[in-house]
Amino acid sequence: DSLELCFFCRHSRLLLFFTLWLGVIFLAGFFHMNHLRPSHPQTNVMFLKTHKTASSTIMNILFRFAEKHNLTLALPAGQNYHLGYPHRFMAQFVEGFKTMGQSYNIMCNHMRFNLTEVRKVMPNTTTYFSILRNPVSLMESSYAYNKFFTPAFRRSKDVNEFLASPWTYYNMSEYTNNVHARNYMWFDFGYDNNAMDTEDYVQRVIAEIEQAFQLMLLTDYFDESMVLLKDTLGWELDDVVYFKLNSRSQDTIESMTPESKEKVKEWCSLDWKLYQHFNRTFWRRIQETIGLEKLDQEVNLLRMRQKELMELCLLDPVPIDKTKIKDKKLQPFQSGRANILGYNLKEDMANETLRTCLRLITPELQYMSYLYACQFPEKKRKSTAFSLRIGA
Ligand SMILES: Nc1ncnc2c1ncn2[C@@H]1O[C@H](COP(=O)(O)OS(=O)(=O)O)[C@@H](OP(=O)(O)O)[C@H]1O
Repeated sequence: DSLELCFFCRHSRLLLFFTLWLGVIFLAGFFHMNHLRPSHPQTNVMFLKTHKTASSTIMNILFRFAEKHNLTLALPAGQNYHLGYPHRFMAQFVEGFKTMGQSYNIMCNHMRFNLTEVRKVMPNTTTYFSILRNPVSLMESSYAYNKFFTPAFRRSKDVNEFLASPWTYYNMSEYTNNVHARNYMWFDFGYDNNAMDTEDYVQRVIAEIEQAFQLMLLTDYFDESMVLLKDTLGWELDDVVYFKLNSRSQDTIESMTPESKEKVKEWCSLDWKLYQHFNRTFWRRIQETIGLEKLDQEVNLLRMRQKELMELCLLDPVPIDKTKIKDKKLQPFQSGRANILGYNLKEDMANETLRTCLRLITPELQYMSYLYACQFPEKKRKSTAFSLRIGA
């Protein structure tokens, strides 16, 4: 009998251990899946708007979210359209900073990042994120957009000629006028885009950026980025649905030779290393959080919702040339050789649909000017060529 009892004891103990072990695995899985997703939608957000990285599309997402939740934006003061770029950001570049202090919710205009000063404006609970693009396609985009502004670009015939011998056209003494031509992202993050590329320096900068930013998105995987953003901020799918803004007509996209593509990795080696690092961490994060299978499902849901909205809102199924935009107030800002595309809305939409659709296609300058007027009705409106009425 006592032998039987002992046998039972040993097995019941085993059973107990087994049950506990299963419980631990279950809880670990549960916390793993919910690792990133906060229980409430985050409303304090700082987005470093890097150049030519699809950042205007993200800005539109943030503007719509700000309106939906009646949030306060840290907008550029006075008639400015950016937060002091290319100077390093200072808190006083934000409209109302002296009286409003840290009571802003969203900051997303172009700036050259400066964490100490940003912290004076944004609450301590703020989530910081930004976006990086493959430096090869970024260079081509920047060349077209800044062709007549950047001295290094002005002096060369096209992007291939420039990259064949960049030092012929690039003059270090023209410093900030040339930032669009070399390590553009490195500069936007607040660092010296002409710095010597040494292992120690690069690792130190990457560690600093990693410390300041909780999330780094990739232009090249934009929809995957939107899923990760939604999860990190605890937002809804509809909050990150978008129409592509600031895209170019096919005829203003230059084809780069294989040599040019390779050259960018050397000429912009700081950006190349930055991009490579955050490309690795992006996919690691996906694996550690939602996983590839769920990511695919959510990307599909996002694309389906985007298609649905495009059919509801747009006259044409693709972005169109500026000359074809019927409402001139909805023309995007044009620059350099780039022919920046826009949209026409369908006619006779119901009021609520019109409100939604109009916001999705409103170019950044017009949208910002509108929000500035809403937030500071007593101040002089920002003088965009087109002042838009997209109000209630
Ligand atoms: N959703 C999405 N996915 C991928 N790429 C996208 C997306 N939205 C915009 N874009 C491309 O981003 C480029 C414009 O970037 P920005 O809006 O950051 O430009 S700007 O610095 O504010 O002028 C511009 O790139 P280029 O067309 O190569 O110039 C846009 O086409």
